[in-house]
Amino acid sequence: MDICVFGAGSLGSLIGGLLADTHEVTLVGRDPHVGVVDTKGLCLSGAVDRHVSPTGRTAVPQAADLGVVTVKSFDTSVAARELATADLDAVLSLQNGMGNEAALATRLDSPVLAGTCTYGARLRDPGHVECSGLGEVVLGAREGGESALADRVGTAFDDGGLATTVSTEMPRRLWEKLTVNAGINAATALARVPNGALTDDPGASVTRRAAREAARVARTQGVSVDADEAAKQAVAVADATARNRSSMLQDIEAGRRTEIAAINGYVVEHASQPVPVNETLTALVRTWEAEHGHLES
Ligand SMILES: NC(=O)C1=CN([C@@H]2O[C@H](COP(=O)(O)OP(=O)(O)OC[C@H]3O[C@@H](n4cnc5c(N)ncnc54)[C@H](OP(=O)(O)O)[C@@H]3O)[C@@H](O)[C@H]2O)C=CC1
Ligand SMILES: CC(C)(CO)C(=O)C(=O)O
Repeated sequence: MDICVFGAGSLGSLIGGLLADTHEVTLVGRDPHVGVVDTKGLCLSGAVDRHVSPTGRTAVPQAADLGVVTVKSFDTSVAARELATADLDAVLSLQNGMGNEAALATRLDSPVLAGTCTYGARLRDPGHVECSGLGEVVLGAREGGESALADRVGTAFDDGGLATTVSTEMPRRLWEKLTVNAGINAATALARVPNGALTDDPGASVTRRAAREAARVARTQGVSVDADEAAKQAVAVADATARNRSSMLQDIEAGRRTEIAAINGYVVEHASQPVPVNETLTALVRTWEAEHGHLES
């Protein structure tokens, strides 16, 4: 399969690198990273030890069988505009946050698959990405149901050695991931703590309440997510990733714009009843962003 990974930073470079021994992979990202990849190859380290040779470019190729989108959620619309110039048989988002697939589908003619990813990745140097944890990819039709296309992409990912599950219930899967991120990311970012700090009160109380609120909003959107189960799952993931610094904590520590709008902000935007914990977390992260020049958020 000819695969174009669009947004080859941390996660995109890891996923593209893992697939590069089995498929024709092009990483579209920024120099110097993609330039080094193109000339010297890509080194995978951490939980995976491998050197692979995908193509590296700064612009989308003319055509590919599959476009995999791994830009941050706030770059999805721009990514869609660039991907629209390519002839793609299918597009798959592996991004966190909600709304990415819809943003892609409204701008692209290609069918858009939804996906979640729990592999951990960190770009260490140009040409070098660290796998900070093995996980799995779950993918499927973005509105749920059976999909021959999803089956084909799932088989290609399986063949490439990625732990992959094809799901007929992607709306629920995406919301379940959102309830976890709503419970963990902003709280760890604001408190400057690793995920494990949220396994006991007082932190766990914030995590549970934010996840419950997100689950209730999911139900108003017609997606059946149990609030109590979501609360338990968010704390369980915080425990399972106790040593992780969440992606939002990493963004804040690096002074980067965060994905708050697609996580807690999305919960607030789609709530028909007050969601005070998500409102507070969103406002505080946005306060930090405003102080650090990310006013566009
Ligand atoms: N890292 C991880 O372990 C995981 C990440 N995720 C999710 O995956 C997504 C990506 O995360 P992550 O890989 O960490 O983020 P990164 O910022 O490391 O990677 C995104 C890359 O895309 C580049 N990019 C953005 N727009 C363009 C463009 N138009 N053309 C070329 N390159 C572009 C960015 O460059 P620039 O910054 O210069 O714009 C950046 O290098 C997020 O939604 C994240 O939440 C999910 C699971 C795990
Ligand atoms: C699950 C969690 C919170 C793991 O750190 C994550 O997805 C993230 O950091 O964005």
